[in-house]
Amino acid sequence: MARLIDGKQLSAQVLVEVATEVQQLKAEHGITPALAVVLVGDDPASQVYVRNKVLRAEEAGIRSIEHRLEADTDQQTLNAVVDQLNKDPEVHGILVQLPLPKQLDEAQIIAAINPAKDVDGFHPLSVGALASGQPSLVPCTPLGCMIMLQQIHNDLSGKHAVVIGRSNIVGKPMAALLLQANCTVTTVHSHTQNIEALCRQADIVVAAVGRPELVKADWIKTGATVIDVGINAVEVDGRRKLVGDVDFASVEPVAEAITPVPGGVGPMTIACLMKNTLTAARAQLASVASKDIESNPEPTAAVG
Ligand SMILES: NC(=O)C1=CN([C@@H]2O[C@H](COP(=O)(O)OP(=O)(O)OC[C@H]3O[C@@H](n4cnc5c(N)ncnc54)[C@H](OP(=O)(O)O)[C@@H]3O)[C@@H](O)[C@H]2O)C=CC1
Ligand SMILES: Nc1nc(=O)c2c([nH]1)NC[C@@H]1CN(c3ccc(C(=O)N[C@@H](CCC(=O)O)C(=O)O)cc3)C=[N+]21
Ligand SMILES: [Mg+2]
Repeated sequence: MARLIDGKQLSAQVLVEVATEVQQLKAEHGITPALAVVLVGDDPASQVYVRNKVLRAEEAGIRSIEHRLEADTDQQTLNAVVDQLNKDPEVHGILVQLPLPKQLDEAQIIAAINPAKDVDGFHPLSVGALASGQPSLVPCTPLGCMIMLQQIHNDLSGKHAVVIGRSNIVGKPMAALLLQANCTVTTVHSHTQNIEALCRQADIVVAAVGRPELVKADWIKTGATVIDVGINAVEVDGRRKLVGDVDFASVEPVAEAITPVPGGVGPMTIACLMKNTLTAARAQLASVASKDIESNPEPTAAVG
C-alpha cells in the first residue's frame, strides 16, 4: 500500500499559513492582498476553477476580483482590462484563465501582464528567472507538486525524475524546479520513444499529459513516488467522473507514495496561487518602500 499524499489536507495547511501571514500584512502595513481573475467565455471547467479560487481566497483573507468577459471579446478589450489591473495599486496578482478563445493571442496577453503581478508565473520574465535560478513567481501547479514531494523526500538530490508532458504551464516549469532541487530530470512527450522504459527508471514520476489513466503499473519502479497532475473528465456507467493521467488502482500497490485525483494536485495549485498572491503583495510593498527612499532620501547621518 502506497502512502497517499493528501492534497486536500496539505492545501488546507498551506492556506492556514498564508492566512496567518495575510493577517500580519494587514496589521503591520494595512494592506489586503488582492487577486484579480480574468475569465473569457464560459468554459465549464474554467468556471469550476474560478469558483474554487474565489472560495480559497476568501479563506486566506485575500480579496478576489473577478472579470468575466464574453466569449467573443477582442484582443484590445482584454488588453484594456489587463492594463487597468496592471496600474491598480490595490491589485497584487493577475491571473488570466487559460485556454483563451481562439481569436485571442495567449502569448501576447501573458506578456502584457505586469511581471510583479504575474501570480501564474507565465510571463517571459518569470519563465527566464526560473530557468536561470533567480527568485521569481513560480507556476502554481509545479510549486504545489514540489510541496507534495517534500512530504515524502527530505532531499531530492540525485533522484531520477521523469516528467511526462512539456507544456509551459506544467511540464517545463516542473522540470526546471526538479533540476534546481538537484534531481536528474528526463522530460518525455508525444515524440518520445519507449516512454514506459524511461519511466521504469524513475524514482519520481510526474504525469502531466491529459490522457486518462495512461500510466500503468508496469511503467513504475517499485517504491517510486508518483505525482498525478492530470484532470480528465470521463464517463463511467453514464456518470461524469474525474480521473488522473495515472491508473491509480493498478499503480498504487507498486508505488511508495502517490497523489489522488481529485483531491491531489488540484487543491495544491489553488493554495499555491494564494501563496503567490501573498508573495507578490509583499514584494510590491517592498518595492514601493524602496522607491520612497530613492525619491525622498533620509538625511545621511553626520560622520565624525
Ligand atoms: N491539477 C492542476 O492543477 C492542473 C491540471 N492540469 C491537467 O494536467 C494535464 C496536462 O495539462 P497541460 O500540461 O496543460 O496539457 P497540454 O495538453 O498543454 O500538454 C500535454 C503534454 O503531454 C504530452 N503528451 C500528450 N499525449 C502524450 C502521450 N500519449 N505520451 C506522452 N506524452 C504525451 C504532449 O506532448 P507534445 O508537447 O509533444 O504535444 C504535451 O507536452 C491535463 O489533464 C490538465 O487538465 C493542468 C494544469 C493544472
Ligand atoms: N491561467 C491559468 N492558471 C492555471 O493555473 C490554470 C489555468 N489557467 N487553466 C486551467 C488549469 C487547470 N487548473 C486547475 C486548478 C484547480 C483544480 C482543482 O481544484 N481540482 C479539484 C477538482 C475540481 C473539480 O471538481 O472539477 C481536484 O483535483 O480535487 C484543477 C485544475 C488550473 N489551471
Ligand atoms: Mg494547454
